[in-house]
Amino acid sequence: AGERTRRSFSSAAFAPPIRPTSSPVPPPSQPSSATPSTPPSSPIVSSAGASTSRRGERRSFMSSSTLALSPPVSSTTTSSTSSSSSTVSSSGSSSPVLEPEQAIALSAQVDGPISSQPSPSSSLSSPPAPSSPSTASSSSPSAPPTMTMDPFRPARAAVDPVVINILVTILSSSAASSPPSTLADAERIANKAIRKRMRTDAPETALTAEERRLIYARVYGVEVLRARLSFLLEHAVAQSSLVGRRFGPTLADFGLPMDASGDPMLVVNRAECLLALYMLTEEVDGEGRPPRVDFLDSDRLEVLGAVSREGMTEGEREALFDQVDDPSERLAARRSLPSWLAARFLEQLGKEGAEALALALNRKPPTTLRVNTLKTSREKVVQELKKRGVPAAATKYSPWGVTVGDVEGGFRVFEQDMYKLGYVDLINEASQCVALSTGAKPYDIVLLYGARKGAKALALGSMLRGNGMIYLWEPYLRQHYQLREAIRRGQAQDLMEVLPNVMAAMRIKADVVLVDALCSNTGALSHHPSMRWLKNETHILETLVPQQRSDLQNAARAVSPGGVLLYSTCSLLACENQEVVAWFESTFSGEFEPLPFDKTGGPGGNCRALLPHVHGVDGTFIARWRRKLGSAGVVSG
Ligand SMILES: C[S@@+](CC[C@H](N)C(=O)[O-])C[C@H]1O[C@@H](n2cnc3c(N)ncnc32)[C@H](O)[C@@H]1O
Repeated sequence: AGERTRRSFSSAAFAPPIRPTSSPVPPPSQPSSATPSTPPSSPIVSSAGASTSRRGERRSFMSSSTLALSPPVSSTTTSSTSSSSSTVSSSGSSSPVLEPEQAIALSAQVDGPISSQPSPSSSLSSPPAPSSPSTASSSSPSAPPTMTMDPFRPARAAVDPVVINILVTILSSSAASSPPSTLADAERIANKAIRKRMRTDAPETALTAEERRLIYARVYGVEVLRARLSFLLEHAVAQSSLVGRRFGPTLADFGLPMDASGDPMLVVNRAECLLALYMLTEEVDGEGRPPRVDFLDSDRLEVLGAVSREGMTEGEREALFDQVDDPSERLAARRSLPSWLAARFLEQLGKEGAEALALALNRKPPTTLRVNTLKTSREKVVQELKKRGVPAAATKYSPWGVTVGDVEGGFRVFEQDMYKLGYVDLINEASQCVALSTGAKPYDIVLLYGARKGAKALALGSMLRGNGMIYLWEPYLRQHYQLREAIRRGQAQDLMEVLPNVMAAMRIKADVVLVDALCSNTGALSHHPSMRWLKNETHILETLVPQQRSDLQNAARAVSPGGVLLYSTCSLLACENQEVVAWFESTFSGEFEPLPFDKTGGPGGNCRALLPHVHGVDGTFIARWRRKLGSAGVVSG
């Protein structure tokens, strides 16, 4: 396990002038042979685009947001992976990881039929229609935009100020110890600025696709590697005789100290230094040299040069981290994690496992689609994407999944006709596995506790094949708009109902209850470059864990005798996973018994962990139980 063959999506046609110092890590691409061919049966609706709603939800809400594929992080730290076959909790218990065959076995009974309904605008449905070139326009790689070259401001010069501006926004928010939402807001603002600039009609100011790719790569890279780069920066400044000679005590000119919140200039300095160090340690140009850094004065360049690729070898740079005595602080600096998280990874996985996990969390994940097998097949989606010039490959564990590779200008999922018509949905592979592990089947009554925007709801919907009922509970009302929109897009109005309050959820009597818990998201850190700096251990222990227990207890009331209860998180922390399971089992063993994932059973056999460094997917935990027949009703008492 662990060592896996990966196919590179990068193509010479899209080769960037600046490339990472190690090969980008494309998504796992081993095609699964797991998709069973099942005989056709009735799809949820009779034809794409036509839906009837008994609840009058047929309003046309089209999302205007776009999701652009960002390039993989340009990191020298992404070159190796190691494996571990289990995740060990702080209490010493181990949770077996999900093997491919097990995921496939879980899913074998639920893969949907291939619809015979043709679609007006796509070759995805059966029987296959000739491909329609007109549908390819939004995603096919276009010729590079013709740009009027301004001799005083060549294209590349436009990139660094934009990156520095974005980093300043992000760094100022975090330096001001603002609540998490503010930092997320900063990134949203930055994204909006990029989009606005891209869409401008003035060709001389519009960003090219290549510039945009570079901006995303650099913002992502600096944010993810912020602690590593800060360590190198502080080392370079501390060792420099020039700093002492020229700058005396004004180390702040280098963006130090770390919490330089008060002075906006210090934040700009810090952003510039971090970006320069990122470029000088993590990127090389076409000839294998670090790119030019145009935005720093020669003194600062000289200081940073000492720790750059030209100033020292990779081994010498790594040796700097070896000098940190405390193992958690060493891992935190080397792999750019908050110290508390590094300490927990070390405690749970040991040195090698924690190192491999941290490396995996520093890689930009692929965009993953779920194919709606009620309407088409995965093979057809892969073919259609390739026809449009979009690299695509089947996922390894989920029989529904397709990973989408890098494409010039980004792959805008929400603008694709195959997305708008409900042939594909955006949901990561591990979340697809969570839905599969419910074993939900036609005519089941299902409760999804924590529905958010409905991605797992739609996956469960395809497992029910249009028959049965899925009740959705989502406490955050602001998510309900997108939840209803997902239901509309999935043409599942007759299959799903959004519940008005938690009491209504607790009154349901369901065959399957999935608690998709609000959690630390530590398994999905790679999706959001700033997320690791927002996490707060005290908040996890004092707020999230008690909430997870009470959500599990509330949801358990809704399980019918003989029914299945599942608890899932996208956390890598034992306190949110194995320890919640231990609490539940010790409290409610009279009513619920573990439901193992394989026949061997045994302790922990009802728990599965998907791990980024082992499976190449988001970290995800799943536990499941069956409600005993004729149980006394303690949980519901
Ligand atoms: C992991 S997300 C769910 C993802 C969703 N199932 C999907 O497929 O996209 C967890 C969800 O649980 C909800 N949630 C559940 N219990 C909650 C609680 N007690 N407080 C706040 N949010 C809660 C959150 O609003 C959030 O939408």
